[in-house]
Amino acid sequence: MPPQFKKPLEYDPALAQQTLQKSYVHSGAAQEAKKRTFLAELGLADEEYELEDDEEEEELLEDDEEPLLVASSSRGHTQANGRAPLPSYGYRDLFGKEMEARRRQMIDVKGYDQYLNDLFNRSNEQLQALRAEPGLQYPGNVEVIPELQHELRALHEELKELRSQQQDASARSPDSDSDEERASNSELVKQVTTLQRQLAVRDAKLKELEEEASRLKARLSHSDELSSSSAASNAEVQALQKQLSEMRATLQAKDREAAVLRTKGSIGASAAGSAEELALVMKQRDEAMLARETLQQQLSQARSEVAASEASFRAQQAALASSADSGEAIAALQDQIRELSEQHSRRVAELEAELRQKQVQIQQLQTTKSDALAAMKEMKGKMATVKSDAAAQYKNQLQMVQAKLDELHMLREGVLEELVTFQAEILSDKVITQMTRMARDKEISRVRSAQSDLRAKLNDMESKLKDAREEAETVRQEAAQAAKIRELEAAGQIAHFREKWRVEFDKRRKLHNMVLELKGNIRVLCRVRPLLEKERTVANGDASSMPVRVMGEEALRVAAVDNKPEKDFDFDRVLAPDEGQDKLYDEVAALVTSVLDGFNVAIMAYGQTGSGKTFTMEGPEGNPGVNLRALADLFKLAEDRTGAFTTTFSASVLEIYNEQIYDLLVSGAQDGDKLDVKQGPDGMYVAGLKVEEVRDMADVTALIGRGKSNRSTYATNMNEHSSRSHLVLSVYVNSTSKLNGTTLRGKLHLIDLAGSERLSRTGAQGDRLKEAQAINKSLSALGDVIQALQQRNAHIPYRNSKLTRLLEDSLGGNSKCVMIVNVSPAAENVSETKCSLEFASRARKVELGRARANVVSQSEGGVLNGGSGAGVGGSTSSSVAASPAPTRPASGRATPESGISRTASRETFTSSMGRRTPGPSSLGR
Ligand SMILES: Nc1ncnc2c1ncn2[C@@H]1O[C@H](COP(=O)(O)OP(=O)(O)OP(=O)(O)O)[C@@H](O)[C@H]1O
Repeated sequence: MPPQFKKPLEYDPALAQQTLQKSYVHSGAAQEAKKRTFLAELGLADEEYELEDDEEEEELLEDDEEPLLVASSSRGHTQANGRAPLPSYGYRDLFGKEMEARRRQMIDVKGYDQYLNDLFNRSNEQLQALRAEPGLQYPGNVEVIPELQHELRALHEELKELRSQQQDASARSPDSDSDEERASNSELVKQVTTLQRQLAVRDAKLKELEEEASRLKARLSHSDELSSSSAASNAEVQALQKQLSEMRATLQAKDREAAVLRTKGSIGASAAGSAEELALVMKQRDEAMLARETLQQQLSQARSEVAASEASFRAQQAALASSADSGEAIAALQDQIRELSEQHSRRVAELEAELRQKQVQIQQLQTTKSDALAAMKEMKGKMATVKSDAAAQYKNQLQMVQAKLDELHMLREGVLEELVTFQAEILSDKVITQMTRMARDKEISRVRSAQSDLRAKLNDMESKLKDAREEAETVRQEAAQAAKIRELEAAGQIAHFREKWRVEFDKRRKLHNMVLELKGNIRVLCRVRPLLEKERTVANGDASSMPVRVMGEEALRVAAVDNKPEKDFDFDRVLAPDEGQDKLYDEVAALVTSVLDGFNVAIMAYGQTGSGKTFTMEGPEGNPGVNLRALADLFKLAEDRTGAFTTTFSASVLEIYNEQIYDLLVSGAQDGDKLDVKQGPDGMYVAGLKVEEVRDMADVTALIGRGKSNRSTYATNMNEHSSRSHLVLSVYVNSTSKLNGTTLRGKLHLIDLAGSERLSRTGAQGDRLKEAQAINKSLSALGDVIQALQQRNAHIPYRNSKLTRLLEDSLGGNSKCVMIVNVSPAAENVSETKCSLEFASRARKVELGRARANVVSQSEGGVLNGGSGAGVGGSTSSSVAASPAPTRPASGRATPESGISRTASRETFTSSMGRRTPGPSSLGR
């Protein structure tokens, strides 16, 4: 395979060497023969070539240029530098056999001229490529240039051959006679001429190449110069570095000095007062200042040196830049220069950094110096202070001593003067008297002035006091006014709230009464009497510790008793001790007046002995109880409705004692004439009981008075008697409508029951116990009836006692019943109080059913509504018809037989008549 020239740009010296070796090996005699044949074909002599070849080679070599390859006699080459000899080679040796054949072909095709031109161009390209070879950047590879020179020489040889051919041709032409020869000669001449022209062009180009090579050489040498100049720069930099390090050392030394100075400064400060040390410190400070200035000078010098070095380096760089006008070699050199420049810049930067560091150090040194100066200043200040203090102290002491001396002098003088005066005064009584007078006058004037001062003060104080009094008065008045306003406001608010509460309470009460009315409950009122005088003990005195306490209008609380806890009770109304008769009556008024509308009403006072039953029903003189108030109310109402009704009233008074009924309107002994309760057509009545008509309160008062009087005549012990008997005042009311003649028959039992205390408490035994049991049989029976009613038993034991039998038409069916339970607030009665309250609570639960009025129709003459009659002494309805009720019995006992009856005739009646109706609306107050 022939050597490849496809990539001539990648010049590899090793490969070239190899190729040359190979070429040399194969260039044997055959090749030489071929060459000679070829040259012969061209008409060039071999010997001539050989000779001229050597000559030309020598000519081409420059005087100062040592050839790298030297031809030897044995056609081998020896290296001028003494290395192993290389084989000799020529231009033709570079190409193989095939190449030669190709060359020939090319010459045939292109013509020799064109071929040479192409060859030259290619060589030129190769040369250019070689210039761009990276290897050329390294001075060691400059050897390539001689190779190129060698190739050029080869081309030169070829030219020479051509010339000689031309000469030969011209030499031969005169001898040729034939036309063919002449033609061929002229052709040859043309060719030669062309070749000569081409050769001239080639010569010029060769020259250019040579110049280029020499320029390259020059640049290479310049590059060497630059490197040497860079080395010089480096040396400069090193020198600078050295200077800098020296400077650093100096700075460090100065640092150390400064530290020493500092230390000394502190020592100096501590040993304030030593002027020598201060001077020393000052000197050192000056030295330090001097050193600092020197250092600064050195530094600035170093800085200017570095700047100069930089400037020179930059100038060199610029020179380099200006000289580098062509080629990659220059670029390489520029790179090298750039590198150097960068190194320089780095170094300069480092030096600058060091400089900055030094500046910082200097600054620190300056700070330290200023600190030292400040410390010194402080020290000076302290010294001055100490000095001035000492001076002041000394001065003070001096002054004090002087003052003491002066004082002593004065004392001495005074004593002397006094002695003289004294002596003189002793001698003169007159003087003494005068002195005394003067002293007295002085004292008097002093006292006077004090007196006037005191007076002025007193006046001042009095005026102040007056002001204060006035002010206090104003404040007091204002406070009183404010208090009054507050009081009024509070009172107004309280009144307002009370009123509000009252309205709400009344509303609620009304509703409650309506409910009770509908259910027909026994209404229970509780009344707590006040403490009696005899009961007012320490135990009972404290209101908060009272065993019975009213907790509201409907509740009271009883303290724990008999191992039972305290208990709260609720009633339809609870009346506190301070609530009077009017309040109590208000609670029952509506029921009382419903009697006018034909209802049966029973109001009974229940409670232990002394609890206030009689007080409640009868009341003391001037403070009437329910009885009189009820009758007065009834009379008044009857009078109010006289336009519509003709109303008649009759009354009876009886007593049940020991299960015997006594008519208290009948005087004298009644043992043999015992009365009994019976049931008539108009209800229960006491047969033979005297019923008297009452027209006004005077009649009533007289009747009640009579009853009382009769009672006291047969009761041996009135107090005891009254406690063990039930007193019943019954009022019978007939209201006949003037419109239609219907009669409304109402009956009102006002009962003061016997004492409810338990027998065990009375301590009665034997006959007394029997008697007590009999006496209280009615109350037990009342309890049983209430219990039966409460439990809604089918059988209600009314017949068990006279009382219950009498109240049969008031405790059941259609009637209205009010129980007033009276209780004592005293601690000793608390047990009985609790019993009474429990009894009343049970009674409160009894529902009697809705009450109905007793209405007697005029035409029928019987009761239309309600099953109970209205006459105590009345008969059955038939007997009523047969024997009309005594509207106003004269005297004596009322018996059916006697014809005393409340109903005169059967009348029709509508309950809607009258001022107060028995409906719920009449229940409210
Ligand atoms: N609400 C009251 N306000 C003032 N005093 C009262 C009140 N209740 C009772 N008293 C007084 O208490 C005492 C006993 O009252 P009262 O005689 O009415 O009791 P009593 O239960 O009727 O006793 P007895 O069963 O023995 O007839 C009397 O002196 C009476 O004046």
